[in-house]
Amino acid sequence: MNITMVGAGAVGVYFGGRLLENGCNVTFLVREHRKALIEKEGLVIYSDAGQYTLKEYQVATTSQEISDCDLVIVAVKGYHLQQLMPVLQEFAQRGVKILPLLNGMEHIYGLKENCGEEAVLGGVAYIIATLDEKGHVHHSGSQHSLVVGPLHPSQQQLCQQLAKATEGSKFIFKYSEAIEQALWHKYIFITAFSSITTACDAPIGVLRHNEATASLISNVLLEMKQLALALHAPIDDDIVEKTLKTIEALHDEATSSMHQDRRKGLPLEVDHLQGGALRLAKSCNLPLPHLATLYAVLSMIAVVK
Ligand SMILES: NC(=O)C1=CN([C@@H]2O[C@H](COP(=O)(O)OP(=O)(O)OC[C@H]3O[C@@H](n4cnc5c(N)ncnc54)[C@H](OP(=O)(O)O)[C@@H]3O)[C@@H](O)[C@H]2O)C=CC1
Ligand SMILES: CC(C)(CO)C(=O)C(=O)O
Repeated sequence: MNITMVGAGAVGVYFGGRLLENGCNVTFLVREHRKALIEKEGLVIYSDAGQYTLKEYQVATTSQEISDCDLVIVAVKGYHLQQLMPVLQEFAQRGVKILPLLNGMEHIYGLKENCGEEAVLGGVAYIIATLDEKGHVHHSGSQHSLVVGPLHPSQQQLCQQLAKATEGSKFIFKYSEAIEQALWHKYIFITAFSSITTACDAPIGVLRHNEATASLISNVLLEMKQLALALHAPIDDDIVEKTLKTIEALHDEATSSMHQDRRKGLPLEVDHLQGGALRLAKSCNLPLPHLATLYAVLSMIAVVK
């Protein structure tokens, strides 16, 4: 299978690397400075699931360099997606389907609007990974799965082709007929988890044991559930309770990648995740007061360094 991975960051190199290791042809579509670093340092995955030095991959800086492509996987941060829209539209016009692995939901509607209803598949990445200064990926913990499924009936065959191409791979691939639900469930979790850890600059342990912050987590989860219901998303009735159990099971020092980005002084996906939820809520006249307050704090953290 010929796969174009847009973005050679933590998620892109990890899953692109594992697909390559399993026999797929992978082309990384990157910007010039990333191409230069790849040429200097190569691409390596450090992981308890197996270290791997990527071999025989292609690197492109324009879509015109890529002729054979069965699937485009998008692994950039939310704040970089808009500038990639013309490139993704061009792939979609060639009949290539797009699989975004970004956290969030608003971009799914945006991609469908720009690339076509039939062009956009659903995918959720469950992993904790980060890049080092050489552009090599470090995978922490044991979780490394990708759940993919059709958001339109015409995509079933391609999803099954991808499932076949991942058979025997080191990471866990799951084909899901309920991918919209998986996307929403992750979005509900990540919005609450990233908001509270980043705004308070604290890992989850202290936050869930403090009455005020624990109540804030529950309130954001409840608001995200209301948003999903207002948009007729197919979520579980007990999603808030289930997500609280997930949060309860995390170790005390666990934190979100947004909080890690705050600690490193990197840009934050606040407008994409929290801002996206508030815009979707506005479109259905739904107030989300706890999330709106956290968004105000986070958007200041994102700009005041
Ligand atoms: N890391 C994780 O553990 C997880 C992340 N996610 C989600 O996955 C998404 C990606 O995250 P992550 O991999 O961590 O992010 P990274 O910042 O590690 O990687 C994003 C990459 O996108 C590249 N990029 C940006 N713009 C372009 C462009 N125009 N063309 C080509 N490449 C581009 C950047 O390259 P450069 O700026 O160098 O050009 C960067 O290497 C996010 O939405 C995140 O929330 C989901 C689950 C877990
Ligand atoms: C919680 C985690 C690492 C789960 O995959 C995540 O997606 C994030 O923090 O952005």
